[in-house]
Amino acid sequence: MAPKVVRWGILATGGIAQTFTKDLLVDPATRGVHEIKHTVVAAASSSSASRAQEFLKSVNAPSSAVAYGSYKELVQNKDVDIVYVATPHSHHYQNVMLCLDAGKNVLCEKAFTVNAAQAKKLIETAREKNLFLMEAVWTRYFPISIYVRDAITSGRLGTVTRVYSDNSLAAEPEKAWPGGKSRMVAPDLAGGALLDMGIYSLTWVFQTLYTTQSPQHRKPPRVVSTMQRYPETGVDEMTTMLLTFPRDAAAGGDMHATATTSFRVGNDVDGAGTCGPAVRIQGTLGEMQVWPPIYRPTRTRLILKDGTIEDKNWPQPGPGKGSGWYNGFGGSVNQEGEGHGMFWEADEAALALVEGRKEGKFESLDESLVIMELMDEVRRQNGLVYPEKIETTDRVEL
Ligand SMILES: NC(=O)C1=CN([C@@H]2O[C@H](COP(=O)(O)OP(=O)(O)OC[C@H]3O[C@@H](n4cnc5c(N)ncnc54)[C@H](OP(=O)(O)O)[C@@H]3O)[C@@H](O)[C@H]2O)C=CC1
Ligand SMILES: O=C1OC[C@@H](O)[C@H](O)[C@H]1O
Repeated sequence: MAPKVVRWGILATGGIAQTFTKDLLVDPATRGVHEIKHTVVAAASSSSASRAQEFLKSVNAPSSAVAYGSYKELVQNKDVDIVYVATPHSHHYQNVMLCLDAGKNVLCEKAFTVNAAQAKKLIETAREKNLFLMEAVWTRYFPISIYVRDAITSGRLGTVTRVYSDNSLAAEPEKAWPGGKSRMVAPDLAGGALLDMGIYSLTWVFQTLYTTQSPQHRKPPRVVSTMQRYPETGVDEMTTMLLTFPRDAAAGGDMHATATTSFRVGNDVDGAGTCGPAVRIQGTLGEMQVWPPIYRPTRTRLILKDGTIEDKNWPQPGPGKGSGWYNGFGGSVNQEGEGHGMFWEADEAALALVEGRKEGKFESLDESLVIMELMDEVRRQNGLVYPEKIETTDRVEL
């Protein structure tokens, strides 16, 4: 059967929008996906149509793609099947609501929203309108994540009981984001380590200790946490969370996790993995290790008590020549011929549309909500509040 073509609209033209769209236009057949193809029919910039036009050119979009100077125009385009929302997290709630109101399916960048109340409202609205909605936690859709989850559900690790997970940058924030205006540290843009980087530490904890449980056995964790503030803007620059996932004694008892994140110190100081793994998943039969960066990991090691050591590398497939490794600092270049890896989540969203599913396969909307609730609680424990205009569930212009 001929692949079904899914038509994307791109909302915002910043760093990740560019990386995502380049990946989107890599032929899915190059990674063994034959049911769907992607095309870009429109892009919008909040600043000008010419910026959107430049964006479309820079990603090599089809010449028929339309450039808009406002997000409102984009969501009115009848040819758009699904919108990819790539604004800062402060804006996700308002932008996704705009799409849903216009009847559009949505793939929204992480962190899903600023708080759980916003996420809940988006989920309710998508369900009422029977639209597809997914948080774009791209890592969950990688083959490496599927392999790690399978090692758990198949019992290879025994009863999994503890996870350590860190996603940190080892940067100098004052030099990386001078003036405090960057979305990484600006309160108005929901800056801070927890929402930007900590979400990946939590992703590895959740996809190993929560997603792998059968839905009727999944229980939200308790959390105790501490935060250090970034002096210049007051958002968190380091957050440490201790989590307890309740589990019946007969199934192995409670599971524990440590999830950490920092802008200033990290688990990959040389960017070459010399510090060792940044995720360790421990079961009664052994340990699975994942090397940083854990948002785009390419290396695992399985160590079992029976003496097994299984090392694996997970390069992203191509061709992705020039697709542009973007790391949140303005970008650098990925391995020649590799894609970035954002196409896996795009494939999942497109497949869901074709199959009539309304959620992503590897992170339900309920799970996204549980994670938002957890991050709310961590912020509550540490008194981190963002400006009301980005915490509200009212419809406002930002
Ligand atoms: N999955 C991943 O690996 C990554 C995900 N992200 C996520 O993607 C989102 C965007 O991040 P990133 O692309 O790095 O951000 P950028 O700052 O590079 O781009 C954000 C874009 O959003 C639009 N925008 C609208 N309003 C504002 C505003 N008030 N201030 C700033 N930008 C605004 C702009 O596009 P325009 O002018 O066209 O409207 C801007 O270019 C974040 O939520 C982040 O967490 C980021 C990096 C990596
Ligand atoms: O999602 C992300 O992944 C890569 C990071 O460098 C970036 O800051 C973050 O937004």
